[in-house]
Amino acid sequence: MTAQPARFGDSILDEVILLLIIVASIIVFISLLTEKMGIIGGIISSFFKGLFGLGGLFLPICVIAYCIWMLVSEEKRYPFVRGIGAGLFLLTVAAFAQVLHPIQVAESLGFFKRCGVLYGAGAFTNGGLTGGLIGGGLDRALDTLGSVIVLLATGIISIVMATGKSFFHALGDANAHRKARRKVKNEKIKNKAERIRQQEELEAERQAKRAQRRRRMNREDFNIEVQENSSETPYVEETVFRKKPLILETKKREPIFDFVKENGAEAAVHREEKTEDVPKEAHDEKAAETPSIREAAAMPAEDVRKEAAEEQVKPQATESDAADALFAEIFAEKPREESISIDILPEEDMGKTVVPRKETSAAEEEIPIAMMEEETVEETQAEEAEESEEAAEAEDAKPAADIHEPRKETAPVEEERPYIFPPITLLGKDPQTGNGSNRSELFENARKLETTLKSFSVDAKVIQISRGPTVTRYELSPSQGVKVSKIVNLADDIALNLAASGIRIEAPIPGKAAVGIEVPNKETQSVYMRTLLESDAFKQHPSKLAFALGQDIAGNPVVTDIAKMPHLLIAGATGSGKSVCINTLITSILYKADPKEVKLLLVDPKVVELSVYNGIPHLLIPVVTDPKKAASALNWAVREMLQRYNDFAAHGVRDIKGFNKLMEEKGDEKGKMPQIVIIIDELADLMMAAPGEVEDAICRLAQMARAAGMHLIIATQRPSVDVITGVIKANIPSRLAFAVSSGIDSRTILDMVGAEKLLGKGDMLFYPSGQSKPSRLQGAFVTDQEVEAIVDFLKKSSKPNYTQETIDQITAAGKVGGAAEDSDEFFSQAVDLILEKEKASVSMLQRQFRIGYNRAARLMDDLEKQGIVGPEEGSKPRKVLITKSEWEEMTGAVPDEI
Ligand SMILES: Nc1ncnc2c1ncn2[C@@H]1O[C@H](COP(=O)(O)OP(=O)(O)OP(=O)(O)O)[C@@H](O)[C@H]1O
Repeated sequence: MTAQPARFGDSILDEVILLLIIVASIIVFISLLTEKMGIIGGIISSFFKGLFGLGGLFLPICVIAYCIWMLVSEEKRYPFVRGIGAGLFLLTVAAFAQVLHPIQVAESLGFFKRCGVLYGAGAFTNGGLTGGLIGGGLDRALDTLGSVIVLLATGIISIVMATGKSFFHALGDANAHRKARRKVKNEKIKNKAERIRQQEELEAERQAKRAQRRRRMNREDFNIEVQENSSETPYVEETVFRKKPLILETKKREPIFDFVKENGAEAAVHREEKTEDVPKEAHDEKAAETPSIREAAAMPAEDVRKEAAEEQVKPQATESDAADALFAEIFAEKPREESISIDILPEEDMGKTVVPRKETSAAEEEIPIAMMEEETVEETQAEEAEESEEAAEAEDAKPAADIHEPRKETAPVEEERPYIFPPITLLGKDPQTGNGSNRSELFENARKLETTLKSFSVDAKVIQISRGPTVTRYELSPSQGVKVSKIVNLADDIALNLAASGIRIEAPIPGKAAVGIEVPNKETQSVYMRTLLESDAFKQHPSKLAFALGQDIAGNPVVTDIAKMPHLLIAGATGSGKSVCINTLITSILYKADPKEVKLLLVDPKVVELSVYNGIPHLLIPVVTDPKKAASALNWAVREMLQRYNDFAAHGVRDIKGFNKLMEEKGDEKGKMPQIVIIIDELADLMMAAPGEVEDAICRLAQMARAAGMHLIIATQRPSVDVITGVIKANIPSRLAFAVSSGIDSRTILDMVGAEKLLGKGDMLFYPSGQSKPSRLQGAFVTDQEVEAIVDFLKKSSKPNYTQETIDQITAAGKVGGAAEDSDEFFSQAVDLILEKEKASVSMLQRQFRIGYNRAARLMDDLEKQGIVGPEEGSKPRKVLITKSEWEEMTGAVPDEI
C-alpha cells in the first residue's frame, strides 16, 4: 500500500492560508466595488482594474470559489488544471472587454508606453493591461468577429477546465432538466384540470340537489312549474288526461293534483261546515254568557258548531257580521279556554294563540307569537280530514275521484269564506321603554353644535330638536349671510365634535328655513308594526293599499298609499332591511284589505324570503320562486293589464275606480276588479335570468298599470345600472333607499347622495313621486315569527284563492314547448281519424291531411306523448291505446282555455 502524497489543502495550515486568501479576495472585491476601503482600497482597486479591467472584478470571485472548493472538496481532483482554467477565464473576460470596448492607444507609442496607457485607462468597461494586450492583439489579427469566436471558445474551455464539467453533458443536463420541469408543469396542469373537473362535478351535484329541493318546495307550495324540457308531458295534458291510467306517468304533476285535491276536500269540508251568517253580537253574547259551553265541552266539535248555527241564523246579517261570526266560530275558543279541555276540542289550541276581539290581559297578549308555531296546520288538516270523510274516502286509494271534478268546480268562488282580518295581538306590542331620550344630553349636543360651527365662523342657532327612533335631528337656523354649503362642508367636523359615527345634513329642510343635522342616537329603538297598525293614520287611511312604512324623524307614524306611488323601487345593501320592509308592506295589506279587494303576486327568486306567504288568501298564485317563471308571471301581469284596459273601454270607464264603482252600481259585487300588487324581492336575479323580457314587462307595467290598479314593488340589493336600468328607473317614480355602501349606489337609487350615510336596520330614505326631497324614516319591524303567526292564522281561517286560470296561463306562457294539442291544428282531427280507423301511421296522417312527413311525424309523437297511440313497431302501424268513448270522456274534462 503506497502512501498518498500530501495535497495542498489537507493540513490545517493550508486551510488557514486558504481562509486568508478568501479574506484578502473579499477585501479586493469590496475595494473594487466601493470607495469605502480607504487608501489601501483605492490602491487595490486601481491596481486590479489597471491590470485586468473587467476581469479584475472576476478575479476575487474566482479565487474565493477556488479556495472554497479546495476547502470542501474531498477529492480535490486536478487543482492545477482548475486554477489554470480560472486564470484563463479571467484573461478571456478581460480580452472580451477590450474587443467590445477597446482602449484607443496610438500605434506610434512604444510597447511600454502602450502598457502604461492601457494600465492607466483600466476600468470595468475595458480589459485593462492584460485585456488590452490580448484583446488588442486578437483584434488586429482576426478582427472583431474572429476575436469574439476565439474568445467564446476560450471562455467555454476555461469554464470546462475550472469546473471539471463537460460542456456537452451540461447542455444535455440542461435539456433533461427542462424536460423534467415541463413534465412537472404538465403534471401540475393535469392535477389542476382534475381538481376543476371534480369541483365541477361537485357543483353540478349540488345544483341538482338544489334544483330537486326547489322542485320539492314548489310541489309543496303548489307552485307552478315551467316546463324546461319540451319532451316532458305538459301540465295541461295531465289535467286533461289525468283520469286515464295510461297517463299516470304524469304523477310528477302532483302539485296541481294536490291543489285540486285540497280544494276539493276543502269544498267538502266547507259544504258541510257552512253555516248561515252569524251576527257578531249574538255570537259574542253567546261566547260570553252561555253556560252551555261547559256542556258543549263534552260534545264533539261539529255538534257544537251545528248548535250554534241553528240558534243564530239571521237573514239580515251583513257580511262583516258574518266574518266576525266566522272568526268567532273558528277562533273564539278563548273564552272557552278555562272550561274546555284540549282533549275534547282540539281546536282549543288555536284559541290560545289567536285572541278574539275581546280584551285580554297583557300577559295573554304576549303569548301568541311564541306559542303559535307547533300546534298548527297538521291539527287543522287532521280535523278537516276527519270532517270530510267522504271526500277522504275518494282520496284514499287514488286521487282519481277528485281529479275528475272539472276545474271550475274546484274554483274557490262558491266556497269562499268571508275574510277574517288577523287579530292585532299576533303582533308584538311595543314595551314602551321610552326612547332613551335624555334632555340634558340633547341640549348639550345642541350647544356643542353651535360652538363647533362658531369655531368655523358659522353663526347658527339650534331652533328645534326632534328625537326619532334611530336619529335625532337638530334644526339649525343660520344667521344672515351664512352660506348653507359652508355648513354642509363641515359635516365631518361636526361628527367629530359630537363623537357621532356619521351625520347627515339636510340643507335646507323642505318647507323650513332651517338646516337639519341628523345625528345617530346612541340607543336605537325598533318601530313596532303593531304601533303603526293601531295608529289612526293607518286605521283611518282610506286606501286599501295603505302601507305602514315606519316613523319619521319626529317619531310620527308614516303611512303611505301604494296606489299613489304607484310603483316603488326598494334598494339597499344586503342586511339593510329590504325584506323586513316588504314584510311590513304585505302585513299592512293583510290587515287592511280583503283578498277580494287586493291581490298579491309575489316573486321571490331568493326562495326563502316570501315563500312563507304561500297559502294566504290574497295570493293570486303561489309565490313564484323560479326566475324563469317570474318572467312569465310578469308577462301574465302585462296581459292582465291590457285585458283590464279592454274591460274599461267596453264599459266606458277610465280606470279601476270607475269600473268598480260601475259594478257596485250594477250590484255586481263579483264583477269588481281587485287591485294587484306585484312584489319582486330581488330584481337582480330576474335580470340575470331574462334581462330583456323582465325589463320589458316591468316597463310596460310601470307605464300603464296604475289605472288598471296594478302596482309594482321591486326590491334589489344591487343598485347598479345593469339591474336598475335607466328605463326601469325612469318608469318607477317612487324610491325607497336603505343603507348602501357608496354615494354612487345612492345616486343610482335616489339620483342624489345620502343613502350611504344611513345606519342600516330599517333606516331609510323615502322618496315618493312628487316629493322634492327624500325624507328619513325608521322602517317598521316585523319579525319572522310574527309573519308566520299571521300567515298561520290566515291559512286556518281562509283558504288560498289561487286562480287556476292564472296558474294555467302562467304555466302555459312559461312552457318551452307548449301544449301538444296547441302545437298542431290537426291534432284533434288526427285523434278522431286514428280512433275511427283504429290504427295509426305517419303516412296515413300525411295522406289524410296533406301534410309533409316531418309534420305528420311530429303529430304522431304528440299523439304518443298523450298516450293515444303506442310506440313505433317497425313497419307495423302503431297500436291505438284508447277507445272513442274514452277519448270523449277525456275531452269532457278539457278546460275552456285549451
Ligand atoms: N325596521 C327594522 N328595525 C329593526 N331592525 C331591522 C329593521 N329592518 C331590518 N332589521 C334588521 O336587519 C336584519 C336584516 O334585514 P333584512 O333581512 O330585511 O335585510 P335585507 O336588506 O333584506 O337583506 P338581504 O338582501 O340580505 O336579504 C334583520 O334581521 C333585522 O335584524
